[in-house]
Amino acid sequence: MHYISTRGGMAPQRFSDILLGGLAPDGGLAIAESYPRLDLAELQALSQLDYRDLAFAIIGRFVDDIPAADLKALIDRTYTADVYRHGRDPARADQITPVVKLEDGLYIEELSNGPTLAFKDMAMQLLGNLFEYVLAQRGEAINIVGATSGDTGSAAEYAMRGKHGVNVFMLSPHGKMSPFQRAQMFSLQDANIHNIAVTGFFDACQDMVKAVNNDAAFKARYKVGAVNSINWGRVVAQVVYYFKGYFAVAKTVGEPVDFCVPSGNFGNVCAGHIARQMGLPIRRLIVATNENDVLDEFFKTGGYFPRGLERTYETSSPSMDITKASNLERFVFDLIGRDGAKLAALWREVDAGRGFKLSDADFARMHDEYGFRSEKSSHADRIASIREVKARYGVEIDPHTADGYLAAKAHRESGVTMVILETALPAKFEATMQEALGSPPQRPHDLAGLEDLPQRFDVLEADAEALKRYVAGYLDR
Ligand SMILES: Cc1ncc(COP(=O)(O)O)c(C=O)c1O
Ligand SMILES: N[C@@H](CCOP(=O)(O)O)C(=O)O
Repeated sequence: MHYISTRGGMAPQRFSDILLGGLAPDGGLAIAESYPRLDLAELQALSQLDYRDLAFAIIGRFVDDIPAADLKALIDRTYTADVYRHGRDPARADQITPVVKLEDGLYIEELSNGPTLAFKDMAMQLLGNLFEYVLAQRGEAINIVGATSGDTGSAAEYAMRGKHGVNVFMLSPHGKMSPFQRAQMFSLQDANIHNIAVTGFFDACQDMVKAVNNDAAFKARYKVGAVNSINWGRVVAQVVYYFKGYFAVAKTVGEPVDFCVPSGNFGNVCAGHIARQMGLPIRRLIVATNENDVLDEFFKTGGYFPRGLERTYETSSPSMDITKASNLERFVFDLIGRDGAKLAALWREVDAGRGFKLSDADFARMHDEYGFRSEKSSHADRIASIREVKARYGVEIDPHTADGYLAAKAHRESGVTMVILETALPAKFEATMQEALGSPPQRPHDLAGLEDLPQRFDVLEADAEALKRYVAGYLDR
């Protein structure tokens, strides 16, 4: 399996190279040269596997430069009941992503049972182990420069803390994460973890990360790598749980199932798109947004117009406060026939602060051929959804999953099973849960008093040159 760039300017590379490489040298995103296709008999065989074997069967199709036995060992070490132990039913922890039935035909797939209580742990724990393995094989080190709106940061830091040959420089929007998210990251005292609070939103942080990656000399000198869903390794690990969720709810392998995905940077639902391209019988992929509804606008009008600072809002599903969705680039690459030059032209418009509108034919194909739909939520919707799910089903969901619930309700069709992906646990968003339900959410015992721990972080302006000075200043010491 080889990987190319969405913008057409990268010689084909192997998995381990793009794992360490982050952004492609032409500013695009690495993507598989083609998607492996599974037939019904293969799907039926996969439906019998546990999470670890399924992950090996799926990820193994994308990774052919790590010996199979080593890849299997890394996957087996990652997906254990001990790592993913924070779910509603501890007896089902070994399922890794258990599903909860709300009612006939409506399910939640738990993806947030890992160490930092968000779906990011699903891929990030594996990424940490893959980095360690590949770096040791090559005798190299890596300096990760990442951006977070609240969950990628902690997931990456928990996965990389103390890892030999790895430094993490993580940018987050100053003052905009929940107190729990902030404490999860800023309380880490490991020498290889560096938290940088940026004055701005997540989009500014991600732009800084991309600017650093686009400086080839800096990137080479300081061995810069990525943990955001820029990194293909993140996305491919997320493909697995679509298969697992599908097999858990489908009465027969082959029947169509819809997935509803709380979305921001488009990494999660991009993984669903890839699972669908591989032949998993997903009928619709429903993209749920909050008030930062640039993706909802895209799927309803075909116009992709990322917003500036003045039209980005601080919401009660803060991890989705994103208006420039990095991974949309991978989907649009597929949609427009994998034409790198055409994609590069579209993204020149995006990078210039303008945007683009799809042709009528591509807009129609996005719905008819690729099955995308979308919906957006407000704060009031979110609160109402949290209350409704608790009252009707006795289940507590976090504000992001609540955005998914509203979108799922809007697009549900009788006779088709719907799976809502749970992207975080309520414990991370205490104030909103308190407002909705009148009591604070439960939190795991090992995270009691998290906000009282001493915190360590630096503040930077949203300026890529300042970030380069910061990183170089530390690494050149
Ligand atoms: C809790 C939560 N929900 C949803 C999202 C959106 O996921 P994606 O960026 O993959 O679209 C994020 C962050 O990205 C998140 O942290
Ligand atoms: N919501 C994310 C934003 C970054 O997304 P990623 O999947 O590209 O890492 C976060 O919590 O940081």
